[in-house]
Amino acid sequence: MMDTLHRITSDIKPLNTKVQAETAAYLDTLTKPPGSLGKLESLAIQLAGITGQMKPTLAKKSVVVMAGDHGVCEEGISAFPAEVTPQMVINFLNGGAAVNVLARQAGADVHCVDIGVATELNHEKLLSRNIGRGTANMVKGPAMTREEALQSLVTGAEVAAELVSQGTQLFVTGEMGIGNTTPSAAIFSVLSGRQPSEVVGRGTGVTDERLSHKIQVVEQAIQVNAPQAEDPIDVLAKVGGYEIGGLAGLILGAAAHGCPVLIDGFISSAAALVAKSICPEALSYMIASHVSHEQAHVLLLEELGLHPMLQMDMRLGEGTGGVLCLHLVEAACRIMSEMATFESAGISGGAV
Ligand SMILES: O=C(O)c1ccc[n+]([C@@H]2O[C@H](COP(=O)([O-])O)[C@@H](O)[C@H]2O)c1
Ligand SMILES: Cc1cc2nc[nH]c2cc1C
Repeated sequence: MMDTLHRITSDIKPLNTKVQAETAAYLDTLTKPPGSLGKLESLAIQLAGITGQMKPTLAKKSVVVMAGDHGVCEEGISAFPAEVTPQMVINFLNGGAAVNVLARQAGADVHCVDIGVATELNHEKLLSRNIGRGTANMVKGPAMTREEALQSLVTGAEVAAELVSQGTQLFVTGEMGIGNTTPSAAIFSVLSGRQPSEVVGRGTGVTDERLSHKIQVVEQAIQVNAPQAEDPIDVLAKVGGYEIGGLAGLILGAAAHGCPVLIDGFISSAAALVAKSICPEALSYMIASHVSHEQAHVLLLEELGLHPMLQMDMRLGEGTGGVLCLHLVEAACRIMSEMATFESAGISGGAV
């Protein structure tokens, strides 16, 4: 399993700096003051570096919603019961969730993966890749075995490869898992050295009282398991979750295939931090979409060194913030392929 992961990460190449430089120069020939399209310009340059094309099209976009359950829900750390995870999976498959609506609007496909849901689910559209029926309660011991954590990473990368073989050119990370802001905070705490009290937030909307309890749960999980910060797979296994590993693997797999990945909210960003810790080069393929309302998401993006495009006070997950940013990715591509140059439009260039 470790060999498979090494094979995936060894396929992640640095971005094409030659095409990036050509793109930056071309952007300055377009009919606008240099740099005036701000983050759309840096996005166009990043997309060029990733795809090796100055004018990529990125027509086929896939949102991958990884679903998993969490044993730590026994501790009362969410505002919702764990049964909502499988119920929402059915909702995704029937096209009724927020991410389905936003994906239809943006022309993206939604793929839902059961990577660790506690109940057995059968649906023709479900990608059934279940590794375990929910994680173990991390305050009592490791959430997953090291083998399961590795399996979640490899499974995510395999899903990316499958979708690339079906034509996907751009990925959006999405997840569903009642309780998953707790392991996400634990991962962030261990990998950044920040205190649990700084990185735990309200998730689906816990009360003040439950928030203090949630902080204690994260402290306890870290104390009981002693995850090793320099070993991201150990951290993922001990205080993570199946869908978080699946998303980290999806990100690595996308990068290995030269595809950009839009990172959604807090949980997706915790997965991105795991991916970056396993392979720092993977970061070049990540695009931060929005900063979610989850209190510590700002800090997590800072830790990643990513700058989000939107601040919409959203805290839903599912990939919703990432999907909204597909419109901006499309905008950056169209700027490159459709704008007139100073020369073609006969406009005087250069500052006076
Ligand atoms: O994306 C985010 O930033 C985000 C912030 C808070 C909650 N969520 C979603 O809500 C669920 C986790 O919240 P909780 O309170 O059960 O840990 C999970 O299904 C996530 O998709 C997502
Ligand atoms: C209804 C509901 C939908 C969600 N989607 C992602 N997380 C969620 C949590 C809940 C509770």
